[in-house]
Amino acid sequence: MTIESLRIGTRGSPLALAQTHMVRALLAKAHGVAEDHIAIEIIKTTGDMIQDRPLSESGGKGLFTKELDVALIAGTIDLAVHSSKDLPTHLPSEIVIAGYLPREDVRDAWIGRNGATIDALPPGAVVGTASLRRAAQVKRRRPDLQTTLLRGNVHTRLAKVESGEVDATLLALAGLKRLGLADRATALLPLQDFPPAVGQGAIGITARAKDPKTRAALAPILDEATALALAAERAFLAALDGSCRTPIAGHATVENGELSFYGEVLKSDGSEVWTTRRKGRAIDAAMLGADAGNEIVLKLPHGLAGLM
Ligand SMILES: NCc1[nH]cc(CCC(=O)O)c1CC(=O)O
Repeated sequence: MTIESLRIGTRGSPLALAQTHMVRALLAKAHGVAEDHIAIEIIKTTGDMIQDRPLSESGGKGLFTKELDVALIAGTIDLAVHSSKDLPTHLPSEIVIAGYLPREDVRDAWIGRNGATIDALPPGAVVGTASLRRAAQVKRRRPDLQTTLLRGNVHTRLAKVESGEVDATLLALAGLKRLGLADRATALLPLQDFPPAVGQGAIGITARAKDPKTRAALAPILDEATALALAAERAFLAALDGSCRTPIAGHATVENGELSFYGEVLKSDGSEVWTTRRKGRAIDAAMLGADAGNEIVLKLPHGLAGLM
């Protein structure tokens, strides 16, 4: 295999394509080849086709990844680029997360109509989001606001704020930046009140487990600190059963071999929150995250089922 025979698989959304072009540019630079010598294969996923209901109600796991997994296993692509946030807790045994690009800013951006902040919105104002976590975090700060389902890609969601369909929305700053839309954020939400989804801001790359050549080709563009942070966050999510029907936030940072983790689970209406923190050696990332998740499971009055 030469680097020029690598085929990258991706979803076709503008964000997915922007992220895939970042990966391709980094690979081309690391290996000294022209970008257009690395092929990009666009693959439609089930998640791209469901637009009218929350994905949390659409049953299956890996709605944004299944078709890419199939193409990887079949060998029509060699790697796939994902928002880590959309990667399910469990992957098919033939596939691994080869690693992550260095992480972007993990914060949520607030997009308020005419610049209104969350504190300035009048009671009853409508915040649109498809994320149970964001809806619960908004309700926790402002129980008097309404939340409504808002799906579609980033451009669609921004347009719905502009047209007045909703008064505000929240989007990952990372996604806005990659689309050149960071100036559409009217505020950045503080991490203390709006800790991010597990994996937010990190671009993950999957590959076949038994494809050492592709994994070696990827090695120079991957970031170890991000991989350790994500190991903690994903272990936290797995301990909580990885449910996307539960509002969950988890965020780890790694500095000088030390990992700090914060996680929370909320009631959907924001009326209760269970939190946990860990600090420890980064090499123990997965254990720290799992331990934090198990602590929350034990704290929940009726277990995980009680939250749904
Ligand atoms: N579920 C959609 C999704 N998946 C990843 C991102 C943002 C990019 C990232 O977190 O790296 C988004 C959009 C959003 O939440 O605003």
